[in-house]
Amino acid sequence: MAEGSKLLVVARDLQRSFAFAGQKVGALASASFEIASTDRIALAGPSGSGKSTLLALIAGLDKPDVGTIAWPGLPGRSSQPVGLASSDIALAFQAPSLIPSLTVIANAALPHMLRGGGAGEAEERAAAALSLFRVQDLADKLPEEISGGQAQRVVLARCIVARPDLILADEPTSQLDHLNGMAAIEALLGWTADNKCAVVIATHDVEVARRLDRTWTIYHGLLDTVGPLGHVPSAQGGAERETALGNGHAVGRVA
Ligand SMILES: Nc1ncnc2c1ncn2[C@@H]1O[C@H](COP(=O)(O)OP(=O)(O)OP(=O)(O)O)[C@@H](O)[C@H]1O
Repeated sequence: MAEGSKLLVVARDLQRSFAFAGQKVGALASASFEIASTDRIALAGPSGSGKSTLLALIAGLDKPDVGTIAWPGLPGRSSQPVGLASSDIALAFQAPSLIPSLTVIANAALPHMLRGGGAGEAEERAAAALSLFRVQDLADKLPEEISGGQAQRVVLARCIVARPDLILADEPTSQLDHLNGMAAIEALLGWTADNKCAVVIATHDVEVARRLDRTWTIYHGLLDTVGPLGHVPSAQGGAERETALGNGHAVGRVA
């Protein structure tokens, strides 16, 4: 762990499966890891490999069937029951999550209001966050009036408004073109560095992964937190194999 950083999350031997159509679907077979306050982690793996499942467990929105997870550096999370979000973890999930009846700025302001902040300050913070992600001109629009990529940037703005200690983002720029996607990632990373906030980004994008400090790979529910980018453990426990970041594109090792 880097000097001056604190341990936010500790997980050991997490397993999670779901019942679907009378069958047991294994989503996460084995995951042990720690997240420190200075960490900037890419979570890479093919579609269906368990990335979203893992992020939901880290957020405390879901509970493992086996294994333990604790949030020693996140008192807000530790005091919340499983299934409820806490304001020290911010989430940008894949599915649309803006509240349809609220304007963009009201959506972005919400985390600060829920934390007990005043409306004026919440709006100020939201306006600054929307500017950071270059969507300030959309402030008075409703979610149905903006594009998917614009909505993703609003969600990232909403993530930073309550000044969390950890941001979990599930393919947060998947609906943006490459240039705008990278600009959003740069804005996010600049903010997390300035505000001592850890970040885990699930991504299929090699360029996004390269901008982070390390890459976790997940394949068939097996998490590898130490292998270099592009290597994932075999689901059968055999030799490691080269893989893509999830879309079938061969990738090089991150320097
Ligand atoms: N609620 C659920 N009920 C049944 N099966 C589920 C559920 N959630 C996830 N799964 C299954 O668990 C496995 C892992 O899913 P998960 O969404 O974590 O993968 P992912 O790596 O995030 O995929 P993607 O990159 O496509 O978003 C998949 O086989 C999926 O179908």
